[in-house]
Amino acid sequence: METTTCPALAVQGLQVRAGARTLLHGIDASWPARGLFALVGANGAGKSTLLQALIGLRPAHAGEVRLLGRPLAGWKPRALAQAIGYLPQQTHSHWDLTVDELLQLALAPPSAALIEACELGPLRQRRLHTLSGGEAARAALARAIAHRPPLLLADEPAAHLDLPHQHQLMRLLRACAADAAVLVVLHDLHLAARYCDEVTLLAEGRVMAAGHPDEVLRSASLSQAYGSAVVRCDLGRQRFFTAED
Ligand SMILES: Nc1ncnc2c1ncn2[C@@H]1O[C@H](COP(=O)(O)OP(=O)(O)OP(=O)(O)O)[C@@H](O)[C@H]1O
Repeated sequence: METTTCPALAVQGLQVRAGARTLLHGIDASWPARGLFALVGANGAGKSTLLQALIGLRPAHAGEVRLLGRPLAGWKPRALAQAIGYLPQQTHSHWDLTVDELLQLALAPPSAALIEACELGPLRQRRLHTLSGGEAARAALARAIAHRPPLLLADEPAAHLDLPHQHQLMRLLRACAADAAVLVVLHDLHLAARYCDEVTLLAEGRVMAAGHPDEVLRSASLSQAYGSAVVRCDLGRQRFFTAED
């Protein structure tokens, strides 16, 4: 496989439209085969659209997407499903399955270690509609990564999690990133700075900055991207962010 020499995920000149509106304006970006990579930016910047376009859930109107060195159009659906783990922003199930039944839909049986890492043991017989948002998010994550895909794309996986579970999630994603490219949409810039190898900052459907978190997550570029003053506070090795009044 070309995974060691090519980027695992790459887009060139990627343009996505919805009707007359252009959502992504010719994005050039790539991510290597291993590592944890954040996609950040204001609401509506195009983060979900980019994730969806990367795996073919949104058609590209121009440009190219390559996964593991191969153009997206050249992938057979089964091989694509095996290569990708995708955790969408909304993980509602149409059927009121139990957690165990949901996990049976995974492409491989989740390991005992994964069940434990996601704290799903006591929840296995529970129906999805009875779970809290955070519990449901952990079940959805276990399903998405059970087959250990080389590419994992997760859209705001920390959104429903309490503080300790957010950090537990990021450690789990870091563990996945030891042998996969993990691209994750985050609104919490502290999590991006603390756990991610690289950050891509999107603004109005364009890449405003990409690279090491310390370089990308600067007050000036964040304020420009979010359209309001963002202040970064460095406390030792940790970076915290807040919005100015
Ligand atoms: N089908 C559509 N028709 C028209 N506009 C759309 C469509 N889908 C998305 N958009 C618009 O495209 C822009 C980017 O949406 P996207 O969901 O990618 O943003 P996002 O960065 O993920 O935002 P958020 O942080 O709020 O989840 C938004 O302004 C959204 O309203």
